[in-house]
Amino acid sequence: MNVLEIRDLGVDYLSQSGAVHAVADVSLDLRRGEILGLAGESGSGKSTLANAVARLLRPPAAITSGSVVYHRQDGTAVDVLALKRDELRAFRWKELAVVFQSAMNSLNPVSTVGAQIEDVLRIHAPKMSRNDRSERAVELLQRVGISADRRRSYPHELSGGMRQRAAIAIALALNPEVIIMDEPTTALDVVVQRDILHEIRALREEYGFAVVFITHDLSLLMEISDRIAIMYAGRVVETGTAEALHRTPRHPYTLGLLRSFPRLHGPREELLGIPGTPPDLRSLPPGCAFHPRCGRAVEECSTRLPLLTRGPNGSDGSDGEVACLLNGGRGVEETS
Ligand SMILES: Nc1ncnc2c1ncn2[C@@H]1O[C@H](COP(=O)(O)OP(=O)(O)OP(=O)(O)O)[C@@H](O)[C@H]1O
Repeated sequence: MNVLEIRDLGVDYLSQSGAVHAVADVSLDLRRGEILGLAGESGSGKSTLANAVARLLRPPAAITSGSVVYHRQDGTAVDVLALKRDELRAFRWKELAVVFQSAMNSLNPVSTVGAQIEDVLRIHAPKMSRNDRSERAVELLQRVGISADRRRSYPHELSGGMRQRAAIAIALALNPEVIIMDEPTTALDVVVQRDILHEIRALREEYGFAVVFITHDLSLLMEISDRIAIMYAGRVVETGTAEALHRTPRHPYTLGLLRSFPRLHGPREELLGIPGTPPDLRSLPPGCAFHPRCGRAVEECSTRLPLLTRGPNGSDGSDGEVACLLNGGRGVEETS
C-alpha cells in the first residue's frame, strides 16, 4: 500500500543561461511505514525532489510535469501539487513533515525547544488544552532522548545532536504519515549520526510513519533503509531493497557510489570513487547521462536513453528497477 506516489515529475530551475533540469521523469512510490533512502552525488536532484513533494519549491524552481498523490489511511487521495495555500497548511506537519539538513536553521533561535513543539500543537491542534500541549512536548522530547528539564533550553544551548533530535521531535508532534529527512545527520559525528538513525528506526516501529531519508552517503542508507532509490543527474537510475542494492547493485553508478564510501561494517575496502564529474544539467549528454563516466558503456549508451525497468534482483529475487541498457533496462532512441 503506497502512501505517496510520484509520477513523471519534472522540475526545472529557470535561469538566463537556460533551464536546469534538476528533476526529470521521476516516478517513485513510498510505501506505508517504510524507510526509503534517496542517494546520489551532490547536485543529483534529491533535495529538489523532496522540496517538490513537500511543496516547498520557490522560484526560479518550476514543476514542469507530473503528479504527486498522497493516500490517506481512510482511502482518500490528495493531489499534492494542486493543494491550495490553506489546504497546504493542514497537509504539512499533520500528514507530511520535513526535517532539514541543518536543524539550526529550521529551529527558531529565540524560542525554547519545548515552546516550539507547543507552538506547532497550538496552531495545528487547536482543541488541545495548554496542559496537554505541555505534556505532549515533554513526552516527545523524551521519546527522542532529550530529558524533560531540557524543554526550556534554547537551540544554541544544545549540542548539534540534541538540536537534530529536537527537530525530529517537532516533526513527530502531529503524528504525520510521512517524514522527509534531508541530510538530517551529515553535520554530526559518525557515532551521533548512527545513534540518531537507529532512533529513527525505533520511532518508526512505534509510530508507523514512512520516511524519505536523503543523503549522499549510500553506506549509511544501507544501515537504516528498507528500500533505496539512487538518483543521477535528476533521474532515478535504480531502486531496490537495501539488501539487494548492497549485494548486487545493478547500475554501474550505484556500484561506484558504494565504492565511494567507507562501510560502517565489514572488511575495509579500497575507496575507488567515481571518475569524472556529474554533468551540467543544462545540457546533458545524449543517451544515458552517466555514460561518459561509466567504465562499461557501449556505443548505444550514448544514443539511447535508458528507462527505469522493473525486474527481480539476482541476489534475492526482490523486485527493483534499473535504468541501464546493460542490465536489462529498456531504452528510447535519442538524437543529440
Ligand atoms: N535556486 C537554484 N537555481 C538554479 N539551480 C539550482 C537551484 N537550486 C538547485 N539548483 C541546481 O539543481 C540541481 C539539483 O540540486 P539539488 O540541491 O536538488 O541536488 P541534491 O542532490 O540535493 O544535492 P545536495 O546533496 O548537494 O543537496 C543542481 O545542479 C543545482 O545546482
